[in-house]
Amino acid sequence: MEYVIEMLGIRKEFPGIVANDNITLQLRKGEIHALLGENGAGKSTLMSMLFGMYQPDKGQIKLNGKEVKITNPNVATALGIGMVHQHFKLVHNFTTTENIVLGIEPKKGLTMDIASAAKRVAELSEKYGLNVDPYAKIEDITVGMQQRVEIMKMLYRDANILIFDEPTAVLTPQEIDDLMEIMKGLIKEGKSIIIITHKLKEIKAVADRCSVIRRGKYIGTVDVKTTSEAEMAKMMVGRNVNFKVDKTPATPKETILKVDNVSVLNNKKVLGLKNFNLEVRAGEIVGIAGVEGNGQSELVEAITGLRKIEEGKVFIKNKEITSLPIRDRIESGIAHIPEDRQKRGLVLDYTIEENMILERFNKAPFSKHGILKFPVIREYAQKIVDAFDVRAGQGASTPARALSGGNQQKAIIGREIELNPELLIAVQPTRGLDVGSIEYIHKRLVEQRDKGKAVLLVSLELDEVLNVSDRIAVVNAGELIGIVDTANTNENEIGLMMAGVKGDTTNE
Ligand SMILES: Nc1ncnc2c1ncn2[C@@H]1O[C@H](COP(=O)(O)OP(=O)(O)OP(=O)(O)O)[C@@H](O)[C@H]1O
Repeated sequence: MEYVIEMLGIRKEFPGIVANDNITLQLRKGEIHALLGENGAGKSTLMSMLFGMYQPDKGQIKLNGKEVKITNPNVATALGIGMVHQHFKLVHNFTTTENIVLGIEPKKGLTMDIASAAKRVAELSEKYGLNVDPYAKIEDITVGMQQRVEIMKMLYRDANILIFDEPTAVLTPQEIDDLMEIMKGLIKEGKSIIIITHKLKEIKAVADRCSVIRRGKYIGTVDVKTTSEAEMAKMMVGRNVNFKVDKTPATPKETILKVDNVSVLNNKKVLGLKNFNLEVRAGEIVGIAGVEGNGQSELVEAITGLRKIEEGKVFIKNKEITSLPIRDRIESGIAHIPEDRQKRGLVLDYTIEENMILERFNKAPFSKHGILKFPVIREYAQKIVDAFDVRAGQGASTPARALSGGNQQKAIIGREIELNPELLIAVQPTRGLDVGSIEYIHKRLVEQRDKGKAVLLVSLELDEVLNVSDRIAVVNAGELIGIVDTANTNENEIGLMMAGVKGDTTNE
């Protein structure tokens, strides 16, 4: 039998949109199969049907050649299908083992036999090189390790078909390399894998074949070895994609943001940012490069008002904002594309319209004498939806929750840029976006710069920082290691600085 899974002629409709229209996906035993498509193309929907969370309106799913009806996730689990979701489903004050066995706890008499469960977890961890500590609490382990707990949940239930929904979006570069190795190990043990990812480099690194869908339709399946990244990108978006950012040299003007000797405490109540100095001028993009957790979040939170400043001062256009509340900082001209789009970016139960005016609903032109002016709000939101290509079944009146992850991100970016800020802080702005959307967002950041705005870009993707920024500030352990002109540096130098080696700071 060649295929372990076949999804044939699958159709799924949501209000106002056909999310999957006659889609085919065939998974060979022992392969890593990438599923590629633009934001909102229908990838998660397709996988949700394979995992029994939705039912197809039409089409057939076959497991080892036999048709199956996967009516809910328990059925999927019983059939040996497991899924690691984009947002993990772990109980934070439970141990790894307690999470792994949740719902199928082994019993000794009437009590839970956690020791035998922990033993099995340790065995599986050893076998697949996962390194999971059976007794560690979820809240004490890294995101990468939490993901391994999710993988372990599948293995503990003897899953043979493993679905990964954008697994690398939340990982550091090192964790990504480790995950790739883990996946290869899983294949060696006879598992078959479907991976959703927007990163063509990753597809090239691990996948055997790649199926592409565009706007809910099946485009084709290719052999990864013999297909270039550019070819896959073209299949996905239907046009050639420019991976390099076109921009002229910056012509910076007056200083917009000044961070002067700022120190803040991190969540562990130790200094997360130490005597930090940074200036971002009108008409330039300054990128912050660093390994995750080296002070980037603390810096952004100190500027936006989400974290108290212990020492030092922050200025916007010479006006001190060190102790101003968040709302006043927005008034001073700061816009912020936050790291976590679901927690800080959007209210998921609100429509796109409501989300687009979150910070300004009580102001003209959106309200008058305390009454909201819906036609004005609708028109404003629709303008952002159109300009930023936010794909939503019911236009601007779609609830944010019904948007695909990438489209949620595009909506936030649109909202913040539309504020026409003096300083735009973009934290991981293209996380989870397809290559076509990344190209577009990068263009918009450069456009802001060319309009004379100051842009602060924080990204864990070194390629992105190098591609988009005019100057790069490198952080390590909460300290500024140095600032370099992008034109005079390279990946190696930045890499060394990220590891704490002081670089050339003459152009600071
Ligand atoms: N529960 C739902 N209700 C209404 N519309 C939905 C629902 N789930 C998905 N959609 C819509 O179906 C389309 C496909 O969404 P899906 O999440 O499958 O895309 P995706 O390819 O996974 O995108 P991304 O890469 O951005 O995560 C989108 O237009 C989305 O808005």
